[in-house]
Amino acid sequence: MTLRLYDTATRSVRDFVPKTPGQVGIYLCGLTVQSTPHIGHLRSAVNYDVLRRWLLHTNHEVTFVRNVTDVDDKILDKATTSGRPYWAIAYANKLVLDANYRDLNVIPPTYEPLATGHIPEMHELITALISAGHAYPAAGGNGDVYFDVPSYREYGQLSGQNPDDMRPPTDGGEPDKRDYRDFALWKGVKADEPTDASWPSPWGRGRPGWHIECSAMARRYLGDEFDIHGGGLDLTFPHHENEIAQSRSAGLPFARYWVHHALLNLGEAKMSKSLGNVIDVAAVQGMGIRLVELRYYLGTPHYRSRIDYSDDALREAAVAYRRIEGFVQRAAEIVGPGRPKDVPPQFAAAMNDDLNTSAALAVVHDTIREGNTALAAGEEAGIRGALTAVRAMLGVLGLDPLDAAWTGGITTSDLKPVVDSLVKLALEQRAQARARKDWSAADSVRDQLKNAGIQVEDTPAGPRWTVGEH
Ligand SMILES: Nc1ncnc2c1ncn2[C@@H]1O[C@H](COP(=O)(O)OP(=O)(O)OP(=O)(O)O)[C@@H](O)[C@H]1O
Ligand SMILES: [Zn+2]
Repeated sequence: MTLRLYDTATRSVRDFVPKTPGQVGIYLCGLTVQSTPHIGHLRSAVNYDVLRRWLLHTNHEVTFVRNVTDVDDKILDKATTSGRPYWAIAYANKLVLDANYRDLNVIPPTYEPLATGHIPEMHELITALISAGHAYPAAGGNGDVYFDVPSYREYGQLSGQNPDDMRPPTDGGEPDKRDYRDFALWKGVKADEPTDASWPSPWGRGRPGWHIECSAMARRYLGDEFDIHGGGLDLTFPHHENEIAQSRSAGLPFARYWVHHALLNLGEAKMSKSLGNVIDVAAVQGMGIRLVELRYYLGTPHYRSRIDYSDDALREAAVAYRRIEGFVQRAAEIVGPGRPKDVPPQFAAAMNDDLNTSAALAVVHDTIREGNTALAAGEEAGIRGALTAVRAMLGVLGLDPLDAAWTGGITTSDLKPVVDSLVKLALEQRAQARARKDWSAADSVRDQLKNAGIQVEDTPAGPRWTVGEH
């Protein structure tokens, strides 16, 4: 059974066949760190993390590259208005981004290139494009270099646009361009821009255009041809169209599959720093939602379905996750955490079907139903089977409640014997207090346990404790 993925370039679901069997190279457009991330950006990270985890689960070696754009117009505007260096702004935002990725259990990329660390690779590509007649330095001598769009006949194919239908800008456009569709590969430094944000080049001091960064960094880490290029649907045009035009015109085959995830909207529009309609991780935590629950909310709808953000839907997702978590914890208390390995075939079929996470989640729920029946009947083999299958499936989704990422490295089963003996001690004191008819001391022990979040239930086999309200 092979993975099938929707490829934007062919507008069809295709069998995914990696260039080298068993090895997959992926490039994902990362953030421009002009400000701290919002949960739309994190959807991108989580969707791609699920693809990566599924490839890993199905025994592929994955080289995963996600860049950071650490210099651009918006970062420079912030530098100018705040009086801080552009790199201080970029780095501070990147630190928050790193923490968010970690908090959402996103596996770190194999490589995470910064645009400013790859200027020579960009120069090499631009030089090749100029020699091949696909790019030209601006006639005005301002240091800009443009890609010559009409020179690339396939322009528009990825996004399904006819270049002839692209209208010229009404404000007259930029006079140095030969064609209004041309875009900048290199931007000559301007008088009012911070001087530390420009690099020497054969065309004068300047900085890279956004599109050339990704073509150069993908090539540096994944080679001239690689398997999957991704990003949000919003990047299809112009960013990815331009990346293809640059790389193909330089004679590189470039990406074999284009996988785009849908956006997370707030109100009528894409959640966006520029529009200001943003919610970040701190705001979500302020609502009493845990990060694992946020990941469930972002990662379980199909990656090609738009998410229309609402507080209620986020809260519902949290409740749904708590139910799943409750089963895992109850089952693990009885049979131990087990060793999650194989996923049920129906789950695999759903994931292979263009990562159909909602169908995959239905298999998680079915398995929990069976597990609950086994719990009610006290059938340990049934409990164990359901638990390991559920944990394996949740692991693929990055949502296993017993994963050290969510337990802070300490699992319930690690703590159980410790808490067991402490609770036992407290219950002995309660029994002794009762024996000497000291009711207030007995009640006090019970209340203190309750305040510590420990619920005690008297069962024929003796008292059983559970932590929390789940
Ligand atoms: N609301 C969103 N929902 C899903 N993905 C998003 C959203 N906003 C940005 N992304 C994705 O995050 C990645 C990094 O985006 P980038 O830094 O270019 O953001 P952006 O589009 O400039 O965001 P903003 O408009 O908030 O400034 C891209 O793959 C982009 O498609
Ligand atoms: Zn990119």
